[in-house]
Amino acid sequence: MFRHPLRSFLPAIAIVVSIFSFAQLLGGTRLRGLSNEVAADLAARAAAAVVEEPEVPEPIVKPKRTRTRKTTTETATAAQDTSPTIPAEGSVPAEETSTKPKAKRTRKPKAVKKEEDEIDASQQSRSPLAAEILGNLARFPHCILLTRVGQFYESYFDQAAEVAKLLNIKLASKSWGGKRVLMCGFPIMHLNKYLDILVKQNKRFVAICDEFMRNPTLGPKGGFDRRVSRVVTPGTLIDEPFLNAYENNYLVAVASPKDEPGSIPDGEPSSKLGLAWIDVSTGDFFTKGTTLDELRDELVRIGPKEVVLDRSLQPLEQHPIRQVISDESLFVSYIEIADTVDIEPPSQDPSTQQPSDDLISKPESPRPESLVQPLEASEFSAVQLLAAFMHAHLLEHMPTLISPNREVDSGRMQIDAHTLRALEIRESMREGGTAGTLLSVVKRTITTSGTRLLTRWLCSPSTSVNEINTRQSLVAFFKQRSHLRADLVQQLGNVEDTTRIIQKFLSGRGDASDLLAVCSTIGVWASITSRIQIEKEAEIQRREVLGDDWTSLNMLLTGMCDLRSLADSINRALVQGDAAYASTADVPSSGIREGTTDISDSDMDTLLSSSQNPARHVASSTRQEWSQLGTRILDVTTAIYIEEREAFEALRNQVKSQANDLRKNARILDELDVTLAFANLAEELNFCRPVLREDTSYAVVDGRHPTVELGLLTAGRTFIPNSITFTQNEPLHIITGPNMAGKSTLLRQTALISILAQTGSFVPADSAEIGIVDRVFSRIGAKDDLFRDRSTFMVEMLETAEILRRATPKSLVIMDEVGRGTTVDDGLAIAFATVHHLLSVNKCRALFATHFHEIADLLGYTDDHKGRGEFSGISFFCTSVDEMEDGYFSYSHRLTPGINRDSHGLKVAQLAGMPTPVLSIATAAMSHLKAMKNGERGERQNLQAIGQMLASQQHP
Ligand SMILES: Nc1ncnc2c1ncn2[C@@H]1O[C@H](COP(=O)(O)OP(=O)(O)OP(=O)(O)O)[C@@H](O)[C@H]1O
Repeated sequence: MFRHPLRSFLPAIAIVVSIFSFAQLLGGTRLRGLSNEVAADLAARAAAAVVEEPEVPEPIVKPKRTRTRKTTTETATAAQDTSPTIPAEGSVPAEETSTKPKAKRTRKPKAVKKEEDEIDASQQSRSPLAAEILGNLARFPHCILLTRVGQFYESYFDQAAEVAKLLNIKLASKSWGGKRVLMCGFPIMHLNKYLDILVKQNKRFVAICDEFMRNPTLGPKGGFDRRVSRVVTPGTLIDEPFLNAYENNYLVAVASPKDEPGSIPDGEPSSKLGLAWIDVSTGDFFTKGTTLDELRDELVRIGPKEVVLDRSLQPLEQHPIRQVISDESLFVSYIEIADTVDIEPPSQDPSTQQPSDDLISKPESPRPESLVQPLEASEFSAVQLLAAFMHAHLLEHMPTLISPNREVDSGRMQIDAHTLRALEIRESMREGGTAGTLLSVVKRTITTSGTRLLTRWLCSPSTSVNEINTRQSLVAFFKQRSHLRADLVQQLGNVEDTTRIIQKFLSGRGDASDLLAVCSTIGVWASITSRIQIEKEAEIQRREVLGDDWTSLNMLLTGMCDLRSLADSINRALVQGDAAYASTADVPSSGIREGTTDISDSDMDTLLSSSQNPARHVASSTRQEWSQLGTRILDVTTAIYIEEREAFEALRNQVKSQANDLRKNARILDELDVTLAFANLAEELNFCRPVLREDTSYAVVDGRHPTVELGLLTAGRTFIPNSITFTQNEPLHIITGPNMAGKSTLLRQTALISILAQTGSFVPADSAEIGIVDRVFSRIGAKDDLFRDRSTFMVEMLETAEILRRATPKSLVIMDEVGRGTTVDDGLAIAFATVHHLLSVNKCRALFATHFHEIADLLGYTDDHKGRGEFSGISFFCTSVDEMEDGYFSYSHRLTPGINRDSHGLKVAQLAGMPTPVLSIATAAMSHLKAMKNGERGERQNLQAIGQMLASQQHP
């Protein structure tokens, strides 16, 4: 830490100050059991009291002003064992969770209480705390207000009842201005625990009113002020310990392109909308232009913790934007841009751009000017809305907004909302957790920020062959060099979450331990680059020439900035191992406390008891001298503190000024982490490198489903691989087969392989050649949505309609059992029409699994397992059941050309333990039904004729 020459005397100084200031102020109250933090706080307050100036806020409740500070101490001490009936300003509120023993209530004689009430009444008009609280409640009417009073955060008036209930803490009351006022509170060290409950769990806004030194140059002597420095909302968390570091915590604004603030976007599906989203804790900031039609997909992909809309939408519950947000159960907030002055959009200067999400192929990031496209009007509105919300809530912790990363549809594969869920890319459908998801299977990243990047890539794969190839080259490079891979993975374990730390500095929060983290990470970056350099030199020595496969890594690393001088500055100022000391910008009252935390309880006790020991009791004149000495020492302490603070501030500014370079290096390391992870994955699970093309081909030989395969492996079973080939002339496959024979698995694996390939990963197959997919759509399984008056069949139809409207010739569609939720005739008719539309209108690659084997006849099924005439682009494949003579059977899971007209549903019923009488009746019924169908000779031929006739007709 800052090694000011006098710092080593601080413990002694603090002790002396504590003893002689406190002993007098507390009237000999014993401090036994006082925590360091409390003791240190009291030291600062007591120190302030020694030189108390007239503007120090007056007490509200206590009748005798001279006892105010003493009351603080008494009640704070009492926090260990009692809860006062009438808490005073700076006193212990009635926090006590159920785990704590019930506090004794000490009733005051009625006469005393009456007197207090009267005094309260007389003091009400000049009660600074009451005025502050009432003022803040009026300024932040939508928030729960937590006001710091000494070592506690307190809530007052009616709000206290709600807070006490939500936090399960005791509700008390105090007398203020002759009235009983409700109050509750908790010790400051529990703030994060309770913010988690209020903000994350209950989605409440919390305005935090902290204490700050009135004049930092005077230190605590100058007294303290209170002000709301931040409103914590679900989308504006900065470095709260309850944040999941492996996930982004996004705040997203949705706006219409209208220039006028407050204009209501029209409800047309094609109406343009702008999105701007930021993770306040990491600074990851993006914009995108979209349409109302695609809003749901975008929001589900981004997964925001909070959505910001213009206030004009608040009363319009039925507005389509509101509907999407409510359907997806997203938390929404409103703001008026007009309310907020001076909202500067982020700079368009490329030098202030944050690194793009695809550094390998664009190593010169920040992106060159030519690539920086101006924001659309709708995006600009969204940025304004987002900035307005951030200003209004982050207040003093508002970070500098750098230019956002602008997303464009053409650069990313679009995965619609249903598909993201159905393919379980990020979240599992069953428990909503991550077990069994694609992310959980492929995740080999070491760092938290690398994992966040991996998640973004998986949810938004690239559509640029160049970008994908560069990522794959890097994976191939590391796959071939296992020693280098292992060394780098080990070093990544020492990398701190730099983007998050930088953001702390940019929002005025970084402390000394964060400086140390920055410093050590710069060191790790240096050792990673030097390890790579060693590898390079060894290779040149061995082969006399550097392999072409170094190109991608060289490209990535050219973007690394040399930040050793920053590390040196930090190193010079800090001494490792003393990171507990932390300074803050505007010095909340905790600033000085931490400088005095060296006082141990036992030190205190020893010195206090020695001062109370009659044998060593100092004479009162000596006491006077010591007291003066204490005051002088305090002056020195303050001077030290101020110097340290200035030194710290200088370092902090240095980090801020190099924030862009730090951020860029961190992002490069994230990409290194992800590509190393892909290399490990390919090695461990035997994945192959796919070839990506700019066409609509798809040829995967012996592909596997990554998560099902892993599940089977752990159960000692083997996954049966299958091959799928789409060509331009045969883009659609119909899959039939028994229940439980692997149809859905095949559909999913086909989509997952293309997603993995376009993410830059290798894929679970023997070989793969894949034409770039612009959008993946799926219609797999469906749950009903009775809450929104939608039956299972309705949900199925909504999803199918969406796909048929939006799939393009470059899309990949997987559809499982469309039409199963209604009668066979209705279902078959819908399935047939859907296939026809996919083939003739969407013209996309599609896998269509069904139990309606009659569809094959409608599509003109021929002996070479293809459709006829209009349907010649359709190929038929099936799975089957291998039946043994002894009545046993097994699923082959192997895909073969053809059609399987037997669903073997009764076998699954038997496996599921259906009662024997039910099974025998079902078997008898089945044979009757088959006999009836066989009687209708010519049915198949009739269906074929109908199918061709329908396809050749013009339909509106
Ligand atoms: N290729 C495969 N190799 C080995 N086991 C497989 C394979 N495909 C699927 N399975 C196993 O079979 C189970 C059922 O697969 P799936 O759900 O894909 O069948 P389905 O044909 O879609 O069934 P249904 O028609 O009843 O929906 C899977 O959970 C998995 O355990």
